[in-house]
Amino acid sequence: MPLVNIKSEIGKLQAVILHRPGRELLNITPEIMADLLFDELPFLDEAQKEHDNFAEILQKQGCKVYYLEDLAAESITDESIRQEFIDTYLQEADIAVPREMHLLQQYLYSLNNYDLVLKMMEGMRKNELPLYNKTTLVEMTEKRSFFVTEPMPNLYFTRDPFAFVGNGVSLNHMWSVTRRRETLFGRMIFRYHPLFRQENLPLWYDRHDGLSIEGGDIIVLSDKVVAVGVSQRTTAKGVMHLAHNLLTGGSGYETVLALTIPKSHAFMHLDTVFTMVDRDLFTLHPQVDETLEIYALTLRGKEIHTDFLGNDLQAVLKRYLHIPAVKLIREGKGTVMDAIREQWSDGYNTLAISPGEAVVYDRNVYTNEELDRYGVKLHVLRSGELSRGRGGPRCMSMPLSRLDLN
Ligand SMILES: NC(=[NH2+])NCCC[C@H](N)C(=O)O
Repeated sequence: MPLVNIKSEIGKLQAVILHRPGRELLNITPEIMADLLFDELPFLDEAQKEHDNFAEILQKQGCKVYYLEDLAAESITDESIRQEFIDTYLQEADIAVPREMHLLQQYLYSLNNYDLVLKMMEGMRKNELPLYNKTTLVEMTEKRSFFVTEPMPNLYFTRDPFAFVGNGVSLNHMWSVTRRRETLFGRMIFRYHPLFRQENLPLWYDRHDGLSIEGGDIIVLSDKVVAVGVSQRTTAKGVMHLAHNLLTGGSGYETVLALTIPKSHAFMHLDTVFTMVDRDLFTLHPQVDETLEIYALTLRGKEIHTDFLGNDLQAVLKRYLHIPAVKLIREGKGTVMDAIREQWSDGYNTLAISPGEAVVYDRNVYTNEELDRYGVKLHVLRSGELSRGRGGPRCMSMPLSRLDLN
């Protein structure tokens, strides 16, 4: 089987990319928290324990776990790659003072490959930089700015910066400034890592392409159909570009379904309100009805053709997945209010590890009861700290390979 093989959301999970939350979480401060897309400050030690537990659950099911930080460090196989990595990182690091840039560059060059990658992820505080002192007006007046370059605390949501579809990858252009730099790690890995170098992975999107698109919006429904959210994070233009590359690029995909969802922080990506759990079973948050419109993008001749399909998702899924009936988990036996509370902590963000078997957070009691009632085998993850970053098991994983469904 090829290294990259994602032709569904539910085929038995064979290999996945995770990132163990690191010291970047210690660089979130109340002042910059909103810009970093966090609502609270997580407790790192506990977040790491919960995350290790997540990795263990996957490994016990026979899934190979790759860590983003290891892959990125292993991609640096010679000095010119190391230079390219550091240079690109510095160009994108938004450093105001040239001298700071120079000191950071020297510091990064002194690190081994693994520490280099971790440091890039973690961000650099001014007081950590050897020889740092304040000499310019910017440095003297910005008393409360602690960083030479800011951290990337959302990296543990590996779902978003890139997304494997079929035998290729969408290397995304992210919506927020804070997350846009994350895709550099993907770029280095897909170009230079010994595992990927030979593969010549087709790129269905590139990090500097047009408008934003994020992996949380990309749901691989089958080997012919991909659903993509038009959301806070993913623009309609981004979907059109991805659709063009997928449908004309020999991916084997025939239809991209575009689903409009509310543009809000709570609903940032399609996978916060809609996931696939089994061949005929999906979660779907009730509030999605307020904005849902479904469009099908297909190829006619050389042009992408767009059809409006209405807003009956059940009917659309039946038709495109060729199944007689579709069950939707909409809310637990609590009220809609409980569904809203649990959606905020990613109750709907299930990660299927094989058909009818999913990883979920422990805190979403009502949603989990409902999944259980539908016969889903649940692997329940402690979620006190991980959930503070506003992402669940699906967001925290990027499947690299799944067994094909028969
Ligand atoms: N696929 C997802 N739903 N990812 C959740 C990402 C959460 C992250 N704090 C962000 O706002 O980007």
